[in-house]
Amino acid sequence: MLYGRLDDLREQAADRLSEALRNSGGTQQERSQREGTVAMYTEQVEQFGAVENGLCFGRLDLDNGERHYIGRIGIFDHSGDYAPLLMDWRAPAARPFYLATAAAPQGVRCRRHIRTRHRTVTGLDDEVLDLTLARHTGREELTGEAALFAALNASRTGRMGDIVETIQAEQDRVIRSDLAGVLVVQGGPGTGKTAVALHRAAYLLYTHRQALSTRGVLLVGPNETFLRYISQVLPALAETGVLLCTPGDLFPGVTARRAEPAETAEIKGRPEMVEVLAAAVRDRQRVPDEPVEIVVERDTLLLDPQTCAEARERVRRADKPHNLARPLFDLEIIHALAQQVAERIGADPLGGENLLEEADLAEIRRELREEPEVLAVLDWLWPVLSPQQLVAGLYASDDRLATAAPELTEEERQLLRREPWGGWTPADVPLLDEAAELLGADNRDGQVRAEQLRQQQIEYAEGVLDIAEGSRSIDLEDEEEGEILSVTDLLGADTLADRQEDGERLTTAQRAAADRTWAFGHVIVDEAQELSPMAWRLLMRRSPSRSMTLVGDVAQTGALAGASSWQQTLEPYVDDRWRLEELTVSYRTPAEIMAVAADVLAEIDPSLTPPRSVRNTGVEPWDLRVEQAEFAGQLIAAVRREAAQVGEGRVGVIVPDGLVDDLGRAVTAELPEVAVGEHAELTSQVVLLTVAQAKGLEFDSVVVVEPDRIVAESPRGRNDLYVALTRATQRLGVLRTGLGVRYASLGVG
Ligand SMILES: Nc1ncnc2c1ncn2[C@@H]1O[C@H](COP(=O)(O)OP(=O)(O)OP(=O)(O)O)[C@@H](O)[C@H]1O
Repeated sequence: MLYGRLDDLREQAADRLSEALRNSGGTQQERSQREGTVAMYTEQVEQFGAVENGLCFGRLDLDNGERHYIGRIGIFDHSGDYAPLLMDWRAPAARPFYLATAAAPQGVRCRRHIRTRHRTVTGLDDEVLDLTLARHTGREELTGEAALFAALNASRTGRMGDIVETIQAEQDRVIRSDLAGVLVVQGGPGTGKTAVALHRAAYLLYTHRQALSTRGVLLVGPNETFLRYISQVLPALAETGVLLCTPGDLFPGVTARRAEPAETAEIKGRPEMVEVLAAAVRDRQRVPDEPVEIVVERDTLLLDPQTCAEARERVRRADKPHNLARPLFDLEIIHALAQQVAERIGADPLGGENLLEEADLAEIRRELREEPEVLAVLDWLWPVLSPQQLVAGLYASDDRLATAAPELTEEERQLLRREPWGGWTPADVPLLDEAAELLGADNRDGQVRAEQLRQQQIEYAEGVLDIAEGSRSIDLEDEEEGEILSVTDLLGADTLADRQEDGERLTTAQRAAADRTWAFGHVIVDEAQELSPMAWRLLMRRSPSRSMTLVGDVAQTGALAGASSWQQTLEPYVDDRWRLEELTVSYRTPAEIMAVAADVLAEIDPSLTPPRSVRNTGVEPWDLRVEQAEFAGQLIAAVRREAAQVGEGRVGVIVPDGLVDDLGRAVTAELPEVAVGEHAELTSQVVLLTVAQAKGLEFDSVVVVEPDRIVAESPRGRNDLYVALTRATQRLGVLRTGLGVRYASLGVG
């Protein structure tokens, strides 16, 4: 019955989408309305497709005899009195499904978890919320224990799934926390921070649709691999209006993927870079050492350093961004040059007042303003700059670096030194953003942006056409070929993109992605501990309302410029007006593995406590020491063993940065199916990656290679090892050469 309704709804939305796409012409307003309709039905068709699996997963039997079915979306009975057939998990009335316990049943008599495969029910778990009947398991704080353990013990697929069926009470509190203000979610590895952040996005969009649909939600994750890992969670939650970005994507027009030493990134992340950039801008506002000669119509005018210095001083006092102040500087210099011309041609031979009138002077100024020589000098004295020109120009010159960053040591300046080609790094992005603030709007990149927008429109249009095509009724596909024209026969992506050339008709996420000054309705940051002070400045600009959810773990900070305290990080922006929620239970990491990680955590900071594991697997981690000469062979053997152990599941091999190329080559020579490299496909059965790439991910089995080297590679190496050791859901192994650091729980030392 529910799936019947879902089919009806999907068919209806697809028909309306096709109809809207077939129409063309009309007034600007009609076209605009039509594009709005297309966007709405596109989203609906996507949503109805995304909730197909596990549409209904729960039932609440209430004390008053009512019965509610809980599912991924809300569905009403259109044939009768619009009675609710399925309640959206985000609706307030669905909340007892996640919170009710035998001790506090909230009017619930029985909670049922329903497992389905495709459209068939494959299992039911009933929990009777009655203290006298309840089994005492010692884990009474868990809701839907059987369903939860089934989810946790399932093989990993390389893509994160949603947890709507088994959200736990402490997670539910975070997901449904108020929209306003800054919420920090601190939790150890595997406590569900990422899952909670994504479900919170879905919840907020559902609950505050009006407020958020126009401003959008920004979700920042640590890298592209991670974004791919989580990419299916939101569509499966029937929410598509969230912009997913890495910190390297936050400056429109730039995709920062270049690598650089951690020490360089650390310098770029320091708050002192604000002053360095401001000084770099001032450095581009020149005063010549000698008078500058300007030849205008065979006449030579002289611009002396003092005139330039005074003009610069007056313009600086106006306190405008550099590019916006340029017209003021032009006025000053042109005025001075016009005075010179006037003195020459308007001087009274009898020594009286200048013979030129104000109108003559105005004409002289107008002519000077069009003189190429004058323009060239103005461009040299006060050049209009793009953020890219300013930052690249700074890195490319020892002199500019020395002038702008006298507080840095020579060695630190050399770390910043770089030729102006080869692309941007993620740590450059906040500097570009800061530069854009200091410089003010420069529309010369408008063309680039227009082209990017058009590209996005084409991609969007292709998506719409795919959806329209994919949702064509089966009956239609059975008709004889050629007899029925589909929307895609009538309309190409190019034409559809042309129809929405006006920015008004882009989706909120697309418009936000192209606009540096966009103010998001809510900003969510995952692995927030990794962001530098400069990156926080950028994000705070994107969130003037300070409605934010920041999830992370200060014990896992790998970046040298990253956070070690939330208070310190947030103080400059919200003082102490932020709220903290802590997640304390690790759903990913079994107790046997957490014991190993706990030793490393104690070395990071003895006052930190690891999260409590929700389960044991009975499988102890292994620790193998081998000779250097046989290392690669032993690693390959270990990978084979682990792959056989996990069957359908996934194996992650986490290696030190310095070994990733060599070991990647050695392993793939024997096992070509192993995925390696920056864009390693996570759905492969075995993936070999560095700690930075593994951040936020998980595998059924993990082999950590040369832990001592991981520790030695960075001042935050212990944090990195902690991250590496906590990626496994079932099995952990450590392979090393030396004796090195020993951990009691590995049975060594
Ligand atoms: N309530 C839940 N029901 C089922 N699975 C859950 C639940 N909470 C968390 N998980 C699972 O536990 C695993 C860890 O979750 P997640 O990646 O969100 O943790 P995390 O806190 O972000 O970890 P890390 O800090 O290590 O990146 C995921 O597979 C997630 O689906």
